[in-house]
Amino acid sequence: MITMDDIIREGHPTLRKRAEEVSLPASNEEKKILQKMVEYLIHSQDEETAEKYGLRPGVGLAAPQINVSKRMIAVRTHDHNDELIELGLYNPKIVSHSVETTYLEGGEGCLSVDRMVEGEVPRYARIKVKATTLEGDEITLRLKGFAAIVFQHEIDHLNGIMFYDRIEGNDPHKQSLPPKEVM
Ligand SMILES: O=CN(O)C[C@@H](CC1CCCC1)C(=O)N1NCCC[C@H]1C(=O)Nc1ccccn1
Ligand code: NI
Repeated sequence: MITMDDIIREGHPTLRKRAEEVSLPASNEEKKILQKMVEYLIHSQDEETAEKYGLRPGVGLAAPQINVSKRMIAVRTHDHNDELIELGLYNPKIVSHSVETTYLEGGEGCLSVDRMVEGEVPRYARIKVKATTLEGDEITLRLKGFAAIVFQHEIDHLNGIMFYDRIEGNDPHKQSLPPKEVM
């Protein structure tokens, strides 16, 4: 089973790589890994099991977080109709999204980040995601609310993006340059 020992933390280079597409049908090895990722979420959301194995509860997990640089994510949360979403997905892709943005009250955390990082993380309010399920079916998901935020957090991991990169004022593209000589 996956435990916290298998989850790499910020500073590990794999978290900053673009993960590779999974060529489908997935290999048995890839299926096994994705199944274990879903199981991590189930175990981590069961109080007794989480306590027993010291698991931090998670509603999502991306393969790079267990040092597997492949485009695979697991999600276990509820949608806006309170229906359970429990999925292992290959090659998830946001195919369209709202202009409107939203954010998680109180900010976001990450199993790969052992510290609190304050600040709102802007996310699209609604997204349409296409992916292939663990079972091999191509699906299209229309998500909003918390589920939409979870999927965006996970898909960011596949592109080497950490949630705090998106907090205002943390623009990763603006390298701090030495002050210009005053003319
Ligand atoms: O990439 C995947 N990860 O890093 C696991 C993260 C993914 C979520 C962070 C924000 C959106 C997706 C995760 O699940 N957590 N982050 C660390 C704290 C525990 C947990 C969490 O936020 N739980 C939660 C939050 C709100 C309501 C219910 N539960
Ligand atoms: Ni994360």
